[in-house]
Formats: sequence, C-alpha cells, structure tokens
Amino acid sequence: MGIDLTDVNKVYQSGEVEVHALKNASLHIADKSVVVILGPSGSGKSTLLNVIGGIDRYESGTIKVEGQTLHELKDKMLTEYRRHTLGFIFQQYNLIPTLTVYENVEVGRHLSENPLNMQDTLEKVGMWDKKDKFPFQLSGGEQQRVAIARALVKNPKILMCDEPTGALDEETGKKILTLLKYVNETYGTTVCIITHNHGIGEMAHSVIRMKSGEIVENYQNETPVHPERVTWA
Ligand SMILES: Nc1ncnc2c1ncn2[C@@H]1O[C@H](COP(=O)(O)OP(=O)(O)OP(=O)(O)O)[C@@H](O)[C@H]1O
Repeated sequence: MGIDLTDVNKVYQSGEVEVHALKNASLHIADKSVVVILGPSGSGKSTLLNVIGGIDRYESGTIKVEGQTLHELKDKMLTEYRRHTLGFIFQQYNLIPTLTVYENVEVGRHLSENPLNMQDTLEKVGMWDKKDKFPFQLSGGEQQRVAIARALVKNPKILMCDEPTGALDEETGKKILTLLKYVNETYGTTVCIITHNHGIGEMAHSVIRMKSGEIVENYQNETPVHPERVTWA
C-alpha cells in the first residue's frame, strides 16, 4: 500500500505573511523502501515529513498511508496512527536526560500495543551493554542508536528520520545509515530520511528532491549502494 500524496498543499501563516510550504505535492512511497528527501533549507522537507507523520494538518489534497486517509482521521485516531504506524528520529536525538538508555527505550515500548522485545531491540542497535548508562555518558552516535531503538521498539511500519546524521561525523553517520538500512531489511520498515547530504541518496531506493515547497524530482535508484559507500557531502 505504502504512502500516497495527491496535490497536497500546506500554508503556514507567519504574521501577515503566508508561507506556502507545500505546493501541490504528489508522490508515491513504496512499502518497505528507503526514501531520501533532499533539498535546500526551507524547501519543505520537514513539512512533508510532518504532514505524512500526522504531526501537522494540511489544507488541501489527500494523504493515504497504509490505506488510511489522514484528513479523515479524528484527533484520537490520528494519535493512534502516530503511535502505531510511525517512529520518529531527529538530528538532536531528543533523549530524556534523567532516564537510562533502557528507560528511554521503554518510553517507546509503552506507546505501542505491539512492541518488539526490549533486549532484542537494544542488541540490534548495539546498545544492550550500555543499557544502564545515561545519555550524557554516551557519544552522539550512541545517543542516535538509542533514539533509533526508542522508535524501533514500537514496531512501526514507517520510520521518519529528520537529518539523522546531521550532528555526526562521516564515520559515525555511515554507521547510523547502515543501522537504518539494517532495520529496513530486517523488519521491512519503510525508512524516510531527510538530509542536506546529497550523497545519502545513493543508498536509497528512491530519491525526492524539493525546492520552494515543490517536488521537483522523484526518481527510482536501480542500484542502491551500501551506506558505507555513499559519497559523504
Ligand atoms: N510552524 C511554522 N510556522 C510558520 N512557517 C513555518 C513553520 N514551519 C515551517 N515554516 C516555513 O515553511 C517553509 C518550509 O519549512 P521546512 O521546515 O519544511 O523546510 P526544510 O526544507 O525542512 O528546511 P531545513 O532544511 O532548514 O530544516 C519555510 O519557509 C519555513 O520557514
């Protein structure tokens, strides 16, 4: 089923000024694919992720995710949708500083009716041996692994990643991308990655490029490379 957008428009009212953040956006994202969304700052990448993620409402058009039409969902159903269908990962990890690694991941588990096993999830991201540490005791790459585990433990169909490697160096960033690819292959999770780093498109099944709120390019990549081999821009 995947994700389908048809003529989606999103306008932000900023004082007197209207910002047309999405202009007639239409696209299809295949189930179980890795999608990279590229574009300059302010081009609408996060807005696209937020409307698909049910964080933000849209003015017109249609978004269908796994057969559900988002604007038809009442608030309660939209909350359920965010909890069960989606996981989110951000550039700044957003871990709770007073909770251990294990406890941070438990937050994700409590949100889901059908969570994955805690130990298995923490082992998959390579953080089981650090489960009793606090975020300040971890490197950036380790914190991002915990954030991935927190999203993953919910057993989501779709993982939305907003600049997941934005705060990381090349070596660590590629390890995180390798982990996201592993999640895609192991669990069949659709992985959407927003980035400024063009090279990351090389690992994707499809690449979307945005400019001034429009999708100006959307192509399939027939030969995705291993994340370790992407050109780091
Ligand atoms: N809550 C908001 N209120 C008003 N304007 C907003 C809001 N969120 C985004 N915008 C505007 O919408 C446009 C698209 O923003 P968006 O964050 O989607 O871009 P982006 O491509 O993700 O940028 P970046 O790469 O810098 O994160 C920008 O002009 C931005 O200023």
